Amino acid sequence: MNKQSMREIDLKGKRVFCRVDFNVPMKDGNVADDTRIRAALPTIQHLTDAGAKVILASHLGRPKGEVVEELRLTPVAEHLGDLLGKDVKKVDEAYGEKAQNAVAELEDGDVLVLENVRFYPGEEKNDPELAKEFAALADVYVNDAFGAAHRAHASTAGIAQYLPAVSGLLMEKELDVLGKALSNPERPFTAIIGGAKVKDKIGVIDNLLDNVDNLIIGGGLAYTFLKAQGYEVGKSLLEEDKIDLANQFIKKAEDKGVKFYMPVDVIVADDFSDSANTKEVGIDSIPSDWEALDIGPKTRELYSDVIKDSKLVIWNGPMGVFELETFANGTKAVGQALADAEDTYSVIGGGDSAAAVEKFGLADQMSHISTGGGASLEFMEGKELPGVVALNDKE
Ligand SMILES: Nc1ncnc2c1ncn2[C@@H]1O[C@H](COP(=O)(O)OP(=O)(O)OP(=O)(O)O)[C@@H](O)[C@H]1O
Ligand SMILES: O=C(O)[C@H](O)COP(=O)(O)O
Repeated sequence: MNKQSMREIDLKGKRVFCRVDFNVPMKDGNVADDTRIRAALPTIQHLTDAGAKVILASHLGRPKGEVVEELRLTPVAEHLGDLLGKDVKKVDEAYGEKAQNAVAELEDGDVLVLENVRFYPGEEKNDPELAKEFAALADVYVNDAFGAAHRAHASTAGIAQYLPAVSGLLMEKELDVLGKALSNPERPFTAIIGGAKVKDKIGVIDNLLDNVDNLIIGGGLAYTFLKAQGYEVGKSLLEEDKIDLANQFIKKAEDKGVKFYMPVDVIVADDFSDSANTKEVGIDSIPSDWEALDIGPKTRELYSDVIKDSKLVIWNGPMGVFELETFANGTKAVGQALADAEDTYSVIGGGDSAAAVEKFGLADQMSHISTGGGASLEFMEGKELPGVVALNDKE
């Protein structure tokens, strides 16, 4: 990476404003999934070991510039304290006098969590005044919030103008893994794209077709591709206005010599529910009043074989409606194939696919699970991430 890392600078006694992505699922006022918090621990530990005064900033949810009591970072700070095994301080502001005082009380190696930065309207507007206020708390800016790096906000980008700005360890690792995958992939390189909508994945599919050897399509978006190939898809998810585009992608794959895999059989249901009547059918036999909610057994086998023979696999988006047990088998099979493939480096592109491997107990067996949903998608689309662009270049 051509950006300066926090490993390259002296941190002893420095006040470090470290942007993390602690936007974690909450339930009944507690942290429901702490994956993102645990992913930031190496950075926090490195900072405390180096004798920095650690000031952590994050957003939680989308409070839209207002204080929302349920979105305070207090429970997150408590949870972090448990994980670190040390006292973590929390202040109910993210800048101004209260925050200044809390920072002034920090000893070297102490950790302070600021309030949710999205309680302030200036955050999402990338207001320079707010960015200056954040910067006034610290000597150094570390961005470790890969998950929010696609946002040009005051705490992810603006602040970098006013302080020496370097990347955190998680940010570095994410960029390194995803960057290597896209620029210098081990081959055969396979991308698996699923999820609900073609429109959300256009940029990713387009960019990946320039790089991969195999492209596997699953999930709700598969039916627009199948329709483009002349199949009737019944009541399955279909984006009529993307049928031409789907055909263009299939053509691009042909031109580039990329093997393009679509489902050969599917699980259809007469209702979008776990108790629906279901059938396994070939893709030429989808009944007109049923919808396909998962890939079928032959497709599971086909996709698993492609995975087994790949050296690198990037996976974004589930193969079916994995939240419902009845339609989880396709997603489970892909996860299991990745877990079983010993010589395959598996990169899970955040969001729902990360939630799925976690749910199926396969997370430990993946090579890298990105903490970024939207951020990893934008990265895979080949877009520049504002939170990365803002950091100081390597000298
Ligand atoms: N055949 C299908 N019909 C309808 N919905 C589907 C189908 N297959 C998958 N889905 C749904 O797609 C949703 C996930 O797709 P979405 O595009 O929102 O996110 P994603 O692809 O996981 O992206 P990210 O990983 O970046 O969050 C899941 O909720 C899943 O139930
Ligand atoms: O959960 C995420 O993808 C990041 O934390 C960014 O959150 P946002 O989509 O609300 O900006």
